[in-house]
Amino acid sequence: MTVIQTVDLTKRFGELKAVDTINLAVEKGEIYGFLGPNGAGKTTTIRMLTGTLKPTSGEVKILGIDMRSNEIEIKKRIGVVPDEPKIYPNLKGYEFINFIGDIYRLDKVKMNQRVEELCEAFSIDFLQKAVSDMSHGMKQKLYLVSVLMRKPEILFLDEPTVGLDARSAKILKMLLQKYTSDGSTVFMTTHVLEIAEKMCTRIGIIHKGKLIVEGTLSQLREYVKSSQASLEDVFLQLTTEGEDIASIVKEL
Ligand SMILES: Nc1ncnc2c1ncn2[C@@H]1O[C@H](COP(=O)(O)OP(=O)(O)OP(=O)(O)O)[C@@H](O)[C@H]1O
Repeated sequence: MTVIQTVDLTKRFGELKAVDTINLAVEKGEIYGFLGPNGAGKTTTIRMLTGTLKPTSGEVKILGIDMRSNEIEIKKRIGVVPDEPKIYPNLKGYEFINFIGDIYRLDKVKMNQRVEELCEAFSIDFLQKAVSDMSHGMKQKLYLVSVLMRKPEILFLDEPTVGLDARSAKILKMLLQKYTSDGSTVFMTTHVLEIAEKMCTRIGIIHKGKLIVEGTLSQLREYVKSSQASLEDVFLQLTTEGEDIASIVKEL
């Protein structure tokens, strides 16, 4: 079942085509890695897939539902972790969790049990703190809990491991794998190519707004005609247009 689908998805900002006629089809249970250099159009794409930004043209269907016809239904069933989560600074951690639980009308008993499990996994012992007194990593973890506790059918993550310590990043990776084996789907961006290489069932590379290649790692290797290439090799070959990085570094 295709759970994320776009048809000729395009976003213009003035003269700039930040996302240029992208066609995606992500199947249920996949961990899809969306990679690309800075400014390639990853966040803009995620924002259109999750209903926070209107496309200039093209279609978005999530869980078979057209974004234009039923955005609210989609938003209820997905979870989004942006690259810089915004949380009301005056709330305490547990107040934020309860606030989200109320919005989504979660069963309190089940929610508390799930929050407890997640807090244990991520070593969260700071729910009594005000958000304004939390570190970047703490806020990131708090936000993750508030999304994961809802068990959304699709999870969109923009740079999920930035700000997490090594242990939390490892737990998140394992949790996402468990989560998809239970039938959920993950769509994530990352600049950490080792993470994408290890975790993702398929990878799409976006460059200057265009999806330039898509597939499993071995399909990407075939594409660049190099059976031993790492994802980093493939990525750099496709996005640096023959630039010699070693000589750039030498000249610095
Ligand atoms: N609201 C906006 N108004 C104008 N231009 C924008 C806006 N949002 C993004 N852009 C531009 O669109 C392009 C794509 O940006 P986007 O944030 O999607 O890139 P990205 O792939 O997520 O990059 P990064 O890896 O650096 O986070 C960039 O050139 C950016 O400057």
